[in-house]
Amino acid sequence: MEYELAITGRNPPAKYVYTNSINPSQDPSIPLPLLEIPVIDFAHLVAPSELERLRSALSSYGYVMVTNHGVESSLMDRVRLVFKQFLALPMEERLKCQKEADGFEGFGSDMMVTKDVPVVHDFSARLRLTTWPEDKRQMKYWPEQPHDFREVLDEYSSKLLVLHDATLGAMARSLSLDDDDSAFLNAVREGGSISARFNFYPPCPTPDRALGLKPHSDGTVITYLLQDGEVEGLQVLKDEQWFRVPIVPDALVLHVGDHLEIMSNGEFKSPVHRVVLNPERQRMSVVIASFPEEGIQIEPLEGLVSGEKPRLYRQVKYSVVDQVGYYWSGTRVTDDARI
Ligand SMILES: O=C(O)CCC(=O)C(=O)O
Ligand SMILES: [Fe+2]
Repeated sequence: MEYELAITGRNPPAKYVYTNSINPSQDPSIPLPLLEIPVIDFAHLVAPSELERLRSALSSYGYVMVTNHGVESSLMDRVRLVFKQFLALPMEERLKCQKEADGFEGFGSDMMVTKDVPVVHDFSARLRLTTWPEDKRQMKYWPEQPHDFREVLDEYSSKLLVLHDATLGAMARSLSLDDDDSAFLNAVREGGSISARFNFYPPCPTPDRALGLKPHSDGTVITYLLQDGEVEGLQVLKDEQWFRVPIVPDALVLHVGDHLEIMSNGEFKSPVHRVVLNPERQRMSVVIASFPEEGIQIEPLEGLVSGEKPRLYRQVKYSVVDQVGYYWSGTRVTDDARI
């Protein structure tokens, strides 16, 4: 695969290269500021004050660091380890999980949908796997090596499923949705799915001319990010300025997805973020994200629309292919849906 060339320290091929520096207004010798990211203690989310902190963070920025989330740090380490071991396998072993050109699952670069528009590609590769519901798993893409990969992912994703449902409940409570904790859950649960994205970013000798992931918001409901324990790279846009997201090894970064922004009638914001590359070191991250059912209509929950809070978004049909299109063209479903 092409990105493997980069591991040898070569410059990325032309299709990955931005002609302008990715930070034109920024002196590259001055590092970007570190983000002060609100920390939410999940064990205390029953307390009204912690719920209010959650609501306030998601309304202003759309992301929080979650601690006490119920996933042991040893399991998080094992998730990072099995992916590192997978990446270190001989190419022919990794190719067994290779994504088909027009498919979504498996290992490789993302599917391309806007063939006519010249776009710069992301200098990264991903292993995408649907983890829930179990009958949607496509086991042929699940690595058989390392031998415990499947077991570790299964364990991690079931823990995240519990956290996901609890988070949607807490989010509904934080908006006083008529004391109905399951309002968000009911809107997406049936037919919805959860998938894992194992992201790999090679080192890049010209980090001001290539990106691991271009600026985007997530076309998800909720995204949980397990970051690399050592190498930074994630940045978020806040008040039109890029900030570095700090590494907190045992915490998970939670992002509001575009569909949750729509369902919350804009109460929660889906943040724009990107991944920059490191000149010497490779980086990885593991994302667990939830998605609505293909074809369902997403719209603001009734309980969040009122005389004082008019409806901000029209109904939009969820489609994976549309989401990929938004990503490549640098647009967002939230902009399309805005009234
Ligand atoms: O690698 C990261 O830290 C972020 C990954 C990300 O934004 C994504 O997978 O959508
Ligand atoms: Fe993302």
